[in-house]
Amino acid sequence: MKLFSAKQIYKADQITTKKQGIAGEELMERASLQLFNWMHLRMQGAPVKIHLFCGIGNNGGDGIALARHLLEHGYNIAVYVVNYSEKRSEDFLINLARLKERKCWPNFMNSDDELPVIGKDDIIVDGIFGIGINRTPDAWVIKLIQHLNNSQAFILSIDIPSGLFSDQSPKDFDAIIKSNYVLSFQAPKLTFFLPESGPYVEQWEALDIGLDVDYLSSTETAYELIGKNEVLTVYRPREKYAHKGTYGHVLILGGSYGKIGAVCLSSKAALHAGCGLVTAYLPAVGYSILQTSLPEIMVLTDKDEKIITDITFEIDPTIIGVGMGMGTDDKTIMAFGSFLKSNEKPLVLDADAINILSKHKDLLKHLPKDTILTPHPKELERLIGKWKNDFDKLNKVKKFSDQHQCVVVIKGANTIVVQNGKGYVNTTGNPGMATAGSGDVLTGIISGLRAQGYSALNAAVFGVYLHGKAGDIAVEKTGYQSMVATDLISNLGNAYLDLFQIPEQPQPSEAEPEAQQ
Ligand SMILES: NC(=O)C1=CN([C@@H]2O[C@H](COP(=O)(O)OP(=O)(O)OC[C@H]3O[C@@H](n4cnc5c(N)ncnc54)[C@H](OP(=O)(O)O)[C@@H]3O)[C@@H](O)[C@H]2O)[C@@H](O)CC1
Ligand SMILES: [K+]
Repeated sequence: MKLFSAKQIYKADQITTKKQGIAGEELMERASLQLFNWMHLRMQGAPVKIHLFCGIGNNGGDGIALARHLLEHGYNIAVYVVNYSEKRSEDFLINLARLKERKCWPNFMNSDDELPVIGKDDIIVDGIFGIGINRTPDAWVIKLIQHLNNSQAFILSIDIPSGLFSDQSPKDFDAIIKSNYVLSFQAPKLTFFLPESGPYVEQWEALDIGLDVDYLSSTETAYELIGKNEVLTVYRPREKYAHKGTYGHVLILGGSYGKIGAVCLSSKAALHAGCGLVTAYLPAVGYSILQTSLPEIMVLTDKDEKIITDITFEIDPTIIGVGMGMGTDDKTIMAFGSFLKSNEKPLVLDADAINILSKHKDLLKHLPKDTILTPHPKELERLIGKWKNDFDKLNKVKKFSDQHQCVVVIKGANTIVVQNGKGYVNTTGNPGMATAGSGDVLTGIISGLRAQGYSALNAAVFGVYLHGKAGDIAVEKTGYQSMVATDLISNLGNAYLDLFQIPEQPQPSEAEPEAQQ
């Protein structure tokens, strides 16, 4: 799913009204009917108090129009106009007049001395600011926002939690609505998926308001949201007459004394991701461990007992995954450096391979094109330097990936894969996956996919998706706390099977009323 910028949404808005020959307020009417239908379907006329806080722009206009629909269906509403500016939008004013015609008089709020009482079982509709916010709100508006956040009432945000900027980081985190549910027009916003702003969106749903399909489908976005539909388009089915050579040979290179487990996890994950053969290359101490615990995997050892000191081998792998548990001993750094200078195979680099590159930036020029790097936040910081905020981080990563022609996997709650100036935001995964070895499993999966012929970008995007999905399936049995990295590998098969399970469609019952346009 494309993640449009605010600028692109405004453009879509313009093109839609022009092509469909409708006025802006008609689009607002569509939007507010979608909001109303969503609420009405769930509330079925329940007499819960609904407080609608509406700004003076189009986000507020949506809220005012929604208030009219709720009023006409007998809901118990209170409407507040958060009067932070005299520059009211035209469509806001049209809808305000329509509400007044129905004898509903909003409370106009101009300062914080009139904060309304809100019960914890009430519902708040947040239509204060939408994607048009462009500066930090006034102090009294921030106080109101905090008052709403502290109310314990359920907060439903229109389009975006008020105070969040769709394409940049907020400056004042006290000035953001902490939303329980966001109904976002046409598509969610990138900011919903970033570590700083994501916590303000507990759940979201996109509402189709009929923006021009040609514009939406032909417009390139800087970010895309990756779910099942997107990965199904890259999935490569198995061929009947294939043999294990068809699916490639992964070499997993890493490990050190006490960290042989990292290589075990990556190697096993690569095999479960579907590659034909896996060889592990590790210090001699790991030989028996690997051979005993993973009989399917071949083993090559360094001449050193405890660390990697020399990376030379006679096999011909399809792809090499390097760095898990490898350490950064001087001898290992030397070995990795000379390996990079002579290597021509595609690479997936993780952990200490990234740490070594961060300390020896001169080695970056030896990375083959389309190398995949999978740093966690600290490794990323060592590689690209500190960032000011999430958007700054994304820009820095894009620059790094362009400069070194590589794919960067920014690991996090919503892992983002970056290549060629574009970001792919993953939607699977859960907090149970923040556990030892989870990253080693990811590197193994991506390596296993790359070996099977997936492009670097597709291997990274699909690998991240499968890894998260395996975690989502595993958590049903383990719970968050007890999930361990091997649970991810055990559920990789289920993650593949899930790709072809058709989700149950909700059956609309006859009792479900829908407002008509
Ligand atoms: N195509 C779609 O998707 C559709 C979108 N629709 C809806 O429109 C919403 C966007 O509406 P919007 O452009 O009117 O902006 P909104 O967020 O209401 O802000 C209002 C104004 O406030 C101002 N302002 C900014 N920051 C400020 C601050 N800190 N303190 C004080 N003032 C501040 C700023 O004006 P300025 O003062 O800068 O001139 C701004 O213009 C969108 O989120 C969705 O809900 C639907 O109606 C249907 C179709
Ligand atoms: K809002």
